[in-house]
Amino acid sequence: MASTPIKKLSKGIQEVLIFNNEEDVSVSLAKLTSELSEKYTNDKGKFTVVLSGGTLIDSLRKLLEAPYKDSVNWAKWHVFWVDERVVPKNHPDSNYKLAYDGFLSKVPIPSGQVYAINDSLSAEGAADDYEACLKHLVNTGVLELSTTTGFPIFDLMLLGMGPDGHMASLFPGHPLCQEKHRWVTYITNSPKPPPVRITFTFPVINASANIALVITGHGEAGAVAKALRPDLMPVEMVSIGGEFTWFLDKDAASKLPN
Ligand SMILES: O=C1O[C@H](COP(=O)(O)O)[C@@H](O)[C@H](O)[C@H]1O
Repeated sequence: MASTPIKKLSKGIQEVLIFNNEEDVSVSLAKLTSELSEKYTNDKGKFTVVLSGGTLIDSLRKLLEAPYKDSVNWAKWHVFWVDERVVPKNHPDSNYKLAYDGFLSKVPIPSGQVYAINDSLSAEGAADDYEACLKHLVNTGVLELSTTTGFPIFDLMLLGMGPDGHMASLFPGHPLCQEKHRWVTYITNSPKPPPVRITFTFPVINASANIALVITGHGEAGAVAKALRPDLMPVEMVSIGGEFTWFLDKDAASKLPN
């Protein structure tokens, strides 16, 4: 049974659907995912899906129930991770383990179409290896490149957001948020444990054909309000060709993050 949002907002080209509870989010997410699966499978013979870790995996549970469990063409799915902790695949912190235990082990996606990181490598090595894997999949026709940006296009990214506003392993204010060239990069000082991770970069996230950002619970409410605040303050609307410099004293700057 489909669930109806209690409210719809828009922020630029983004649509924001607000549901009564997490159960309704999960129902609606399953419907959207199965519809996109059918569309891409019919159009292109495959469906490339990117998972995150965290609470997202539990929110996918309705896909494991009727009618989706038997109607989705799981054999056409190719599964990737937007970020991964550089730990063994059987470690409790592994995003692969989370997804395998909670979702992937319960649906018949061919194991050769589930692209986990090489957990025997360093963070840098695992990021290089995962990027090479994606480039190989471009060569074999599983992934396509954007003709405008040259980055790979995934059909659907299923993403979450942490209470601090991080998505994938891209943390607010971290230099990795500015990466413009790499497809996959790594972090060894993640503010959220575990510290060593790999992550897709923003150009790859931005090249995605569809993104479902799934956020549930009170913990993320502050970050959601900040991300979706309706109006820019006038000072944020200034856009000049030359330099625009803010002069603040320490008191005025006291609520900025370090
Ligand atoms: O560390 C991570 O956190 C984010 C958010 O997780 P959530 O439990 O607050 O939903 C997750 O999207 C990311 O994949 C993961 O590595």
